[in-house]
Amino acid sequence: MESRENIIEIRDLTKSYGKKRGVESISLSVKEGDIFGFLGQNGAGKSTTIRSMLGLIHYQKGEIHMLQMDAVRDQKEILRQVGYMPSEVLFYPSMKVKDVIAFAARARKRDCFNEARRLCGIFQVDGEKKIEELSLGNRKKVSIICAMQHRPKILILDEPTSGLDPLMQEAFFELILEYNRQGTTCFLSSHVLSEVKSYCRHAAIIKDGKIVRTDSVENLLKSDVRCVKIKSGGRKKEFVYTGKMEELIHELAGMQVEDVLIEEPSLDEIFRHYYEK
Ligand SMILES: Nc1ncnc2c1ncn2[C@@H]1O[C@H](COP(=O)(O)OP(=O)(O)OP(=O)(O)O)[C@@H](O)[C@H]1O
Repeated sequence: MESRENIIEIRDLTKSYGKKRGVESISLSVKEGDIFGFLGQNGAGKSTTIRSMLGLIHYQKGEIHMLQMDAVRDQKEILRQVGYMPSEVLFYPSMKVKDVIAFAARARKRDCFNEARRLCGIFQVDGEKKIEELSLGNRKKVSIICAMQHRPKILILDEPTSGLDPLMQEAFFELILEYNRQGTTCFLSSHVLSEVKSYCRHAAIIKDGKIVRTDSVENLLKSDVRCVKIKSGGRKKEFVYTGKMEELIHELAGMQVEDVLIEEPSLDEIFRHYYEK
């Protein structure tokens, strides 16, 4: 795995919207075959990074390579080989679902009829319906189908599961794992830490337009951050600790501690820790 090539490589990406911060000096790489989670709160810079990767917005500084191609110069070819699902679903409301899906396939110059039909079955999407007749969750499914039907080399999904019910979320991740087994590299942005923990192998945390941590999900969970829960004077306290263990024990020894629990933090707690710094 580690010897594989970087299929996504971002170096020193800076994008500002006038005076407004977008992202600043972002560097990250994703190896071929990975499932990579991109974690951050609202406004952290996830969509700005993703749109830059696809050459959909102009950035002031940095270099991005996708599939060893330049994101700006080779944008057309990259878009053909990549599946992208934006965070907001924008289709012509009066178009039929099957026409939207066929249009997306034609844009890639591919016949995806069989795969599209299979995906419509899995997601229980009716091709004859018009977009305007669909709920937000069902529009999201159409967007997922458009991104996946041509079995892309890289799947880039911007908050794919928001708005999907739990059964559909499960079906979605089953598909992600299936495509990944067949060689697709997946990059997904999310707020939902449990799904990153369950399905991603590597992850980056973005805060205020900057990457604060990139690692394997395994290492993120194994980090030296500890979650400490104590009961003292009848009151419960809970905090995240990153210092030396002996100092913590020394500190606790001076307190009237009735109960103590020191455990590895969940991904939620690690995320919160970086956000509260
Ligand atoms: N078109 C735009 N014009 C001005 N500012 C923008 C624009 N798009 C994004 N921004 C700003 O850039 C920053 C990063 O936004 P971005 O949409 O990339 O965040 P995000 O992590 O994708 O958030 P969310 O989870 O809410 O989608 C925010 O401060 C946002 O207000």
